[in-house]
Amino acid sequence: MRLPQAQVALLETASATDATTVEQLASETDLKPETVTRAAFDLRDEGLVTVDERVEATATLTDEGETYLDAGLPEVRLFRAARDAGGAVGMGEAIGASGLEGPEVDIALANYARKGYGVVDGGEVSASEDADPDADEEAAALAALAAGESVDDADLLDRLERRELVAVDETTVRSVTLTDAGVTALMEGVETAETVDRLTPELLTSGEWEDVEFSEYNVEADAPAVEGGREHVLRNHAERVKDVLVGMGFREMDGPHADADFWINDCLFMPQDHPARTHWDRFALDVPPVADLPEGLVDRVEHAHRDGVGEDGDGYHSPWSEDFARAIALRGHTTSLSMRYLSGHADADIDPPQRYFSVEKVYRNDTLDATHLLEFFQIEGWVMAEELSVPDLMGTFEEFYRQFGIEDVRFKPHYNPYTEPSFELFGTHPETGEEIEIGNSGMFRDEVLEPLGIECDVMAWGLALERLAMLTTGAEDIRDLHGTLADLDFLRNAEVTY
Ligand SMILES: N[C@@H](Cc1ccccc1)C(=O)O
Repeated sequence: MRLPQAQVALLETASATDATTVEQLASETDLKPETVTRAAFDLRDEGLVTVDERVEATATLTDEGETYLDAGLPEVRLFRAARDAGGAVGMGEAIGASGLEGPEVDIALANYARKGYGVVDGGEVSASEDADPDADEEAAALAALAAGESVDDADLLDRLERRELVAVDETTVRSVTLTDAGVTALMEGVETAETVDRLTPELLTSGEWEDVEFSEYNVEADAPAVEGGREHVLRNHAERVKDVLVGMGFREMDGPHADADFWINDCLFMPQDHPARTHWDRFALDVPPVADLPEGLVDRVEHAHRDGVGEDGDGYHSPWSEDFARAIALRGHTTSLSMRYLSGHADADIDPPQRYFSVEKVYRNDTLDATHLLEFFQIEGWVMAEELSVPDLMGTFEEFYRQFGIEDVRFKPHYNPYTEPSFELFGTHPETGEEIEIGNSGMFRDEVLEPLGIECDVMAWGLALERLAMLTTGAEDIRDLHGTLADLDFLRNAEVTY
C-alpha cells in the first residue's frame, strides 16, 4: 500500500493495543500536531486506525485565586476574626480585625452565610460554632490545583470558576489506535507515496503538477489559531460616528491638540479664575505662548469678559489677561475647534445654516476609574441656523443615538459658562442598568456668539465616544476597551452591533 509520508510515519508509530495521543505521536514522529491530526483522520477514513476524542479541562488559578491561596479566602478571614473576637461582633470591628480591604469585604459578605460560617445581620457578624475553616473545600481545591493536582468535583470547580478564582481551559485530546486492517496493512508493507499539499510556482513552471498526487483537504484538522489584525472597537465606533454625522449633513473640523487657552476657554466665556483653568485640571505645556491671536477678536472677547454683552449685559469683574489667554495647554475639550471654526479663522464656510463635527482626543487631569480616562475622544458638534430651539437639540441627539440602537436618551438641566440653557445627556448601561452620563450640550450664549460676530443661533455639544462604546458593547469598565488593562480577547472577538 502506498500512503503519504505522514500517514506511513503514523501507522508505524501507533499501537494496536494502546491509544497514543496526537501529542505523543507528534513528538515521536517529529511532525507537527496538526499534521498528525490530519494524517490520523485520513487513516481513519481508510479504516486503518480509530481516533478517540476526549475533552480535557485544565483548571488554573487566576491572580485573585493566587492571592487567596496565600492570604486565605475573604469569608474565612472574616470568620476567623469574628470567632477570635468571641463569636459575635460589630461589622466594623470584624472587618478591621480581618484586615479585609476594598472589594474583599463584599466578597466575604457574599460568601459568608452561603458557606455556613454564620450570619451577618443588623451590622453584626456572628461566627457559627459548627463551622471549620480548616475544612473549607474551596480553599482545599485552590491548594490542590496550585499543587498540580486535579479537582474532580465538577460543582466545586464550577463555583470557583464563577467566583473567578480559577480559569478552566478545555482542550480536545485525540488518541489513535491501529485497527486490524491497519495492522494487516503494516504487515503487508506500506510505502511512502509522494504527495503534494500545495501548488508552487515551481510545480507550475516545470509542468510537474500534471504528474504529482495532491493530498486532499481535511477541514476537520486542528490548525493553529491565527489572530489577524483588526480594527479597534473605539476606532470602529469613531468611524461609524463620522459616517452617521456626515449622513446627517455635518462637515468635519480639525485643529490642534495643544492650543492657546484663548480658543479653549476665553472664547467660551470661561472666566480666567474658573477652577477648570487651574493647574489642577489643565495639562499646561512649557512652550512659548501663541503669538498670533486675532486682534479684533481678542479685544471683543476681553470686552465680553469685563463688561458682558448687550444692553444690560454684565461681565465677570474679575481680572483678564491676554498673556493668560496666549498660554498653551492640551485641550480639555474640542469646543476649541468649534470656536476656531465659528470665528471664521479656520477657513471654513460659516454663513448660516451650517453643521460641523469632530471626533477627536481631549485631555483632562481626571482620576482614572471605570468611567474616566485621562485622554478620551469627544464627539464635538454644532449647528448654526436662524431659529433654533431646545427641541432641535434634543431631536438631533435622539436621531444620532438611534443609529446606535440607543432609544432612551435622557436630558438633565445643567450649567456651562458658555451655554444657556444647558443639558447633560444620559443613557442606560445595558448590563448594569445604571444611568451613565454620555454628553453635555446647550445653546451658545450671546457672550460667546457676539464677539465671534455671529448673529443667529448656535446649538452645540460634546459627547463621549468611550461612553457610547460602553453602551453598545456592554463593557462595564472603560479600561476594558482602552489602555494597558484592555481585555485582548474582548478586543479580538467583540462583535460590534448597532
Ligand atoms: N465642552 C463641553 C461640551 C459642550 C460643548 C458645546 C456646548 C456645550 C457643551 C464638555 O466638554 O463637556
